[in-house]
Amino acid sequence: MSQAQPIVITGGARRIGLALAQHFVTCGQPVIISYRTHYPVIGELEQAGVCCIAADFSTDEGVLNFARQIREQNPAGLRAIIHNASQWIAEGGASSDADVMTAMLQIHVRAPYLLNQTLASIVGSSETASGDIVHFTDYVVERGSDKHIAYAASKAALDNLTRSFARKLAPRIKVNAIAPSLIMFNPEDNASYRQNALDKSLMRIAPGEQEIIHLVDYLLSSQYATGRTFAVDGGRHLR
Ligand SMILES: NC(=O)C1=CN([C@@H]2O[C@H](COP(=O)(O)OP(=O)(O)OC[C@H]3O[C@@H](n4cnc5c(N)ncnc54)[C@H](OP(=O)(O)O)[C@@H]3O)[C@@H](O)[C@H]2O)C=CC1
Ligand SMILES: Nc1nc2c(c(=O)[nH]1)N=C([C@H](O)[C@@H](O)CO)CN2
Repeated sequence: MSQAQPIVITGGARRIGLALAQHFVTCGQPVIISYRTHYPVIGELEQAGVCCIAADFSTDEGVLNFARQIREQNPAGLRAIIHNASQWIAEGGASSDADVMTAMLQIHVRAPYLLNQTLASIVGSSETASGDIVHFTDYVVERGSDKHIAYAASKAALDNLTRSFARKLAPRIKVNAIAPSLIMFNPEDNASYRQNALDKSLMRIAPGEQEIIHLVDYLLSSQYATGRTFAVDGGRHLR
């Protein structure tokens, strides 16, 4: 029996990307992840058969080098690409506004764009809906953000790439976006931040990675959904 085509998850060594990688491994689905920081979990993933490729997408060279390795190591092609890699940088920190915008456009626009352009030809097969690309955007694409201006704008560009690539790659490949609001906190989030964030949605929870896993499974099982953004935001738009 021919080996199933692997799913590529960018930024797959922590939090949502890691949960997705572990989920697919449990399902017997081959997985390739990119990682930037070599967390201890990388060893466990490799033991479980995950192909872990070091890649820093902060330069086009890093992006294209990752794509080259993917093409060289996977002549039979890919089942899907999940563009999870991201940085959530606010204005007013150590970096200048110009550097924040550059970094946000690099990781959320240039990296997905270049990876899709260089890898789409090996995603899926000749069959309709045999391949998938998933972009992780954000609820703030709808509303903007006064604290993460460049981040929101870059995710809005990624949202638009969803429709462009859906038009270009149909019917062989479906291209969709997932637009989360609060899914999981960061360790440094204090109690007042956490309560304030919970109060922004109708559901008032941080649902965790499983919420995203369920939706990714649906998108990959669909024969029809493409060019759409799927909100996972607890009804935040109705608050
Ligand atoms: N968590 C949440 O509540 C929400 C998440 N989202 C979106 O969901 C996705 C996953 O979120 P989450 O798991 O919290 O993301 P994290 O910010 O925790 O992790 C993102 C991953 O991307 C990697 N990464 C960042 N910059 C680069 C780079 N330049 N090159 C290569 N890899 C890089 C990180 O590597 P490293 O660990 O080495 O830095 C990390 O593994 C993201 O796209 C995010 O924007 C949207 C709304 C809410
Ligand atoms: N790359 C990341 N993007 C985002 C994160 C994160 O931790 N990493 N977190 C959020 C927040 O949860 C926000 O949705 C609610 O405060 C947004 N994006």
